[in-house]
Amino acid sequence: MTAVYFNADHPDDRRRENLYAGAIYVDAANAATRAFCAFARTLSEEAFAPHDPRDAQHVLSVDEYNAVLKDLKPKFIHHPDSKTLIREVLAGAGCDLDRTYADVPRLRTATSHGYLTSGLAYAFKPHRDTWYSPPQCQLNWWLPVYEIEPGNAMAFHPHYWDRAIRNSSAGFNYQDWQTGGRKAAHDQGKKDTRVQSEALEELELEPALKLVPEPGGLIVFSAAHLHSTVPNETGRTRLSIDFRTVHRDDLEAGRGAPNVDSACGGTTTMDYLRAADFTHLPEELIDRYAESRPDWADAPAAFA
Ligand SMILES: O=C(O)CCC(=O)C(=O)O
Ligand SMILES: [Fe+2]
Repeated sequence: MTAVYFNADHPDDRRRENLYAGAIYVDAANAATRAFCAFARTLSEEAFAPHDPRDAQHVLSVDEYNAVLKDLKPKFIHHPDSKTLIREVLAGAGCDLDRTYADVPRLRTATSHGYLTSGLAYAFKPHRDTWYSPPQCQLNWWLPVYEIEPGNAMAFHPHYWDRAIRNSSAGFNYQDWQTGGRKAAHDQGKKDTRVQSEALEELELEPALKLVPEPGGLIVFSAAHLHSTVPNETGRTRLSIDFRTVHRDDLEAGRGAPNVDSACGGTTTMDYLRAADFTHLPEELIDRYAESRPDWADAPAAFA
């Protein structure tokens, strides 16, 4: 059973506890999330000008479109305002800024009718983010930049919350992935042979839960939830922001969602920055997750 809480005024401790049990939180837009969307709109509209970012796919060639994304995406991710906008969103959601750490935000462009389904506009197949080396307490925050509809939203497949899926996460290591990626980029023309985490069995994707918040409305969910990009046939590109958080108390205590099937190596813990001052987690804590993988120690051998 998956509980979906709307505009719940829960203290963060209670919210995280519910999220680790599979609940999903949906919040109305507020001043902070609207500011974040306005920022994403400004950058996107500048980048695609004179076209509307939602319709540019109908006028630009795939190469032209990719050239725009190649600049726009890193600009959004690494813009100094992005970090402070995340801080405001977390403050607005009642998070303790001294104990909450966030990674950099992504700007997703889910194009329509398979215009772009790989590379910079990857349509995410059903996955758990926990197949990609985060701690089990990672939470995902997701907000649409413009209006969306079920046909260009994100889908949850909550019946897999406590159901193991045969997957290739045992071959995935975040550190190797990063090193391998840099190497592939360096050795131009060389094929990228990195192992991607994915399901190795056919999945039952229905019933799927498609949440449709207003622009700037927030969806918060555990990284352990199976979710996917809805194949977009609406005729318009969906733009959305997502970022991830961890709470230091939960990292220290080893709390988080149950691990039903992830067996990946490495850790993403060095990527999160404290919302209050953008400092990293203590090295000792990062090492603990890099070396001992406490959350994954009992990952089912069947998935190795
Ligand atoms: O935006 C999407 O369709 C997928 C996003 C996603 O996988 C995530 O935020 O973890
Ligand atoms: Fe994801």
